[in-house]
Amino acid sequence: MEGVDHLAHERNKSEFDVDAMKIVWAGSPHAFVVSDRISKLVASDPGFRKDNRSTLSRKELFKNTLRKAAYAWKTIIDLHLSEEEAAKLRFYVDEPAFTDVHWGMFIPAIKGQGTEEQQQKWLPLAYKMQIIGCYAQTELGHGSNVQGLETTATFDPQTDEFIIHSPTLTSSKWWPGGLGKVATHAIAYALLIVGGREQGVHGFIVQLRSLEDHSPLPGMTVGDIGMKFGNGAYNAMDNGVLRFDHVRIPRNQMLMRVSQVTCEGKYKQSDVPRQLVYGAMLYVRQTIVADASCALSRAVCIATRYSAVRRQFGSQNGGPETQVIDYKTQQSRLFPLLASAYAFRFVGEWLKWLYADVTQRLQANDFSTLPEAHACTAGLKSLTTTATADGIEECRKLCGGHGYLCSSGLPELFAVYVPACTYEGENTVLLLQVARFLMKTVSQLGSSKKPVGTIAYMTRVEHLMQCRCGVQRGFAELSADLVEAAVAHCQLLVVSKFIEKLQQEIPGKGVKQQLEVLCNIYALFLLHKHQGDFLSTGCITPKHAALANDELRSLYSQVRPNAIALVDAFNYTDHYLGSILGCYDGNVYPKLYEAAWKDPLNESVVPDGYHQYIRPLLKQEIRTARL
Ligand SMILES: CCCCCCCC/C=C\CCCCCCCCCCCCC/C=C/C(=O)SCCNC(=O)CCNC(=O)[C@H](O)C(C)(C)COP(=O)(O)OP(=O)(O)OC[C@H]1O[C@@H](n2cnc3c(N)ncnc32)[C@H](O)[C@@H]1OP(=O)(O)O
Ligand SMILES: Cc1cc2nc3c(=O)[nH]c(=O)nc-3n(C[C@H](O)[C@H](O)[C@H](O)COP(=O)(O)OP(=O)(O)OC[C@H]3O[C@@H](n4cnc5c(N)ncnc54)[C@H](O)[C@@H]3O)c2cc1C
Repeated sequence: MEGVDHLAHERNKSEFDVDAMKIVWAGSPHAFVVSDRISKLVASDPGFRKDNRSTLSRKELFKNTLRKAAYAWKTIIDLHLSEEEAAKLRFYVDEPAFTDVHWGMFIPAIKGQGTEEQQQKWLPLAYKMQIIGCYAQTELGHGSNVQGLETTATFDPQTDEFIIHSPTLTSSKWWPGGLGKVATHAIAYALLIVGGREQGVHGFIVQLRSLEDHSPLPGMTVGDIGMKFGNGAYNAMDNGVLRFDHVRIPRNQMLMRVSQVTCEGKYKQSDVPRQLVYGAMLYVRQTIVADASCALSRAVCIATRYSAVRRQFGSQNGGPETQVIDYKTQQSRLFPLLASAYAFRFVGEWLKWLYADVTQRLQANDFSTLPEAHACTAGLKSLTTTATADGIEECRKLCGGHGYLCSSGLPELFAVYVPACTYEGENTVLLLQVARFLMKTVSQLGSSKKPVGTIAYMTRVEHLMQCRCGVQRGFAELSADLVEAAVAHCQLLVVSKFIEKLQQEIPGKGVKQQLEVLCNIYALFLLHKHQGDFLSTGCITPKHAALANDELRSLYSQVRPNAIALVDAFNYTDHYLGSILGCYDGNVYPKLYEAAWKDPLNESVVPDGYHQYIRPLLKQEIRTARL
């Protein structure tokens, strides 16, 4: 039945303009055109094939990723792709690689923490990929506690150099992506020591490998840290270990926008806040929030299409069985995830705006919104990655047994995605940062400093005014509860940004109505999930809770006929989805059957090892067998 659209009847049911929704999802007509063109370019190019990934050994996978990265770079140059197009190319190639950390962390760190002079020297090299950088912050002994890093950078005024050294095993850099086998340079974070005094952790540009033959420079011990969770595509990334043995670098390779060391050995701090040392993390956390909607929507697209194809039970008079998407239980698990994907999309868009705004202000030496930007990026990174990782796993379960097959695309998606809950700030640690920000705000309520922006609502909450004194006391003791408060604050942000989105003009037949339904599902699902908290604090009555639940059921029924169209609006190619269960035409069973025969185990009918291990068992010859 090649060429037949098995989901056509579902698509015909939809009540809104899918093409208009595609533009809302992409962010603008221009963004849609770019995204659509690049996704097709990648899907049609055999150089970007990824369906054989799960059968490759680590070494083959890694080498293949090197090839893809070089091929992608050649494509970018040959086709004169813009920065926006190149980023889309990376997105649709869909393979973690050293290039992510080079573009996503190394370059932003130099831009945010380097002086003009340093930027002029290093950025052109990095932009042309004449040097490849990584971000070497985390150590074997410390990741979350950045101030606890043990690597030292001691200034030697005699030679005008820093001596970078790893004094202990636990000071070994451990985890940086790209470090293991590829990076030629690193932004290495180390405890600065000037004139015998410790001055806190700072970033340094350190060359790691020869630009001629790639061998590690003297004093560097460097390698890969080994296989990671799930045996999947994240093993294409060479997360690395690095030890420094009194490595000398010139003084001008300390990133000196925030603070400087003079040739006389004087430590000076600029007017800019020290927290700018954490600037690269602010940037990446914001991109991670934007990416969460992509990963979640991908899983939801697979689970929704498959739920419309899959039938179990309910045949009447020999007719077809019920599509599993029609079961209310399936809907109550799937549709809140669909709503979350849209909600995260819009809060991600808003966060991008917030980040651009704070960056502009920082450049003009206005640091007033930095704490809020930190709280928003940290909190939303934590909330969206936790929900997305859980959501991908839920989608796998929603696909029953077939969801466990690699060809469903869901196991690999989960394995690649789940470290987002840990990297760029462990999610609980980040929520504690939000809690700290909230408590600081509460303690200032009633003073002349009025909360503005995302915390302006606090003045309207009577209860907070009453508990403002003493909130800084007992923080550690109450931290588990404070983390819940931080989550609630972030959920409020997501809901309010969804509502703000709906206040804008949204063209296209029925598009706004669909988004309203999804927004209501998102908000009411949260209320339903946390109704205990709402009831115990008297924010709602049991009657409200029951009404909310009734309303949710009605909203699920409204989504049902539009479900396939709502996931079509993501505009994902079959190449990008990488899932037989989620394929556009819904022709799942023949494709699953065909794919099974391509597994290396099926290359021979009688398996390797039969004569050695199976036959001796069957023939009762196990005692004499050579095992
Ligand atoms: C094969 C295909 C190839 C295709 C190629 C094509 C070419 C490519 C072309 C284009 C491609 C583009 C691609 C881009 C991709 C981009 C994606 C990027 C992916 C990245 C992958 C991720 C890899 C992972 C990296 C990492 O994990 S790096 C390490 C991250 N580490 C952490 O996050 C550590 C967490 N810990 C902390 O952040 C802090 O230590 C802390 C928990 C905040 C505690 O800090 P500390 O100072 O000890 O304590 P406090 O006293 O609590 O804070 C002091 C003060 O500072 C404020 N603060 C803290 N953090 C910040 C901050 N970030 N910003 C601002 N302010 C901050 C805090 O609030 C306190 O303030 P107050 O004193 O005022 O309260
Ligand atoms: C795939 C991947 C890629 C990475 N890439 C890079 C990279 O490119 N560069 C780089 O520098 N690093 C990288 N990292 C490291 C990453 O940033 C750290 O692992 C992360 O910041 C968490 O730190 P940790 O491992 O020290 O966790 P820990 O802090 O040891 O966390 C362990 C547990 O302790 C809890 N905990 C810690 N502190 C507190 C606290 N104060 N209060 C309450 N609970 C606490 C946490 O919640 C967690 O449950 C990467 C990590 C991964 C997994």
